[in-house]
Amino acid sequence: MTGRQAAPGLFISLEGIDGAGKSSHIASLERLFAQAGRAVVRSREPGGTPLAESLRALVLNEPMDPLTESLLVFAARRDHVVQVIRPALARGDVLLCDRFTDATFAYQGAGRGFDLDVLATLERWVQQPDGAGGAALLQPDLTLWFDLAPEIAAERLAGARLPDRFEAQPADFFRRVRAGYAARAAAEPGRFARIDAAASREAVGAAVEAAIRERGWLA
Ligand SMILES: Nc1ncnc2c1ncn2[C@@H]1O[C@H](COP(=O)(O)OP(=O)(O)OP(=O)(O)O)[C@@H](O)[C@H]1O
Ligand SMILES: Cc1cn([C@H]2C[C@H](O)[C@@H](COP(=O)(O)O)O2)c(=O)[nH]c1=O
Repeated sequence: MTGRQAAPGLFISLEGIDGAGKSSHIASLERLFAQAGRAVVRSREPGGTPLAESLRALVLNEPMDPLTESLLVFAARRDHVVQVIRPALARGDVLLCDRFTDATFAYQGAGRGFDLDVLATLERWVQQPDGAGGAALLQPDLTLWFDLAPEIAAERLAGARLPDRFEAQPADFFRRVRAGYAARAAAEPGRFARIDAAASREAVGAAVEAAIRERGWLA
């Protein structure tokens, strides 16, 4: 055999409450990987396919109960996993995703108070290749958690755009969402890197880069 073996696909999700600063760093992450010679796919949830983007518009704007909301985000995710995420990882690409299933546990679970066991069942259905049957659950290789106090996030978002159904929630909702992320990070410390999102843009960017470099993914 000759030549280098192709790098395996890498799945990195960015998480945090609304306004924590995720989107501000996704482009520089893409540049870092591109400079290291990796093909990069950038995506987001809910969304990432035409069908999932249609569901996103409903979830962000139409009134609905927490079960409907959970079913719609997981329906969007299933299409995204099948059409975009698994093919990208199979090609060996780096998939950068603005939110994934931790957001469902944080927003629908901790924020709305929806049943975590039902979410875990939906997670198995959606993230196993053939639905709820045996094979490994698709999860990010790394989750960058942009951790920020809701009060600071609200200041950053103030006047920036018309708030959607989530952004319009009170500070208490975001306190619960933040606690939901903290619980997910505590349960899987190897997958999560907590980024202090209250720091300057430069310091946050450096922390994000360090989290990638220390895993040896830019070598
Ligand atoms: N470290 C920082 N210091 C100060 N302001 C910041 C910082 N990072 C981002 N911002 C500003 O905060 C606002 C929210 O940032 P951004 O859109 O990246 O957050 P987000 O996590 O993607 O939010 P959402 O999930 O609601 O889309 C933007 O106006 C951005 O310019
Ligand atoms: C994946 C996912 C997202 N949400 C919420 C979180 C945000 O308020 C919006 C997405 O907006 P963004 O500007 O792209 O961050 O959707 C959710 O409630 N549940 C989920 O699973």
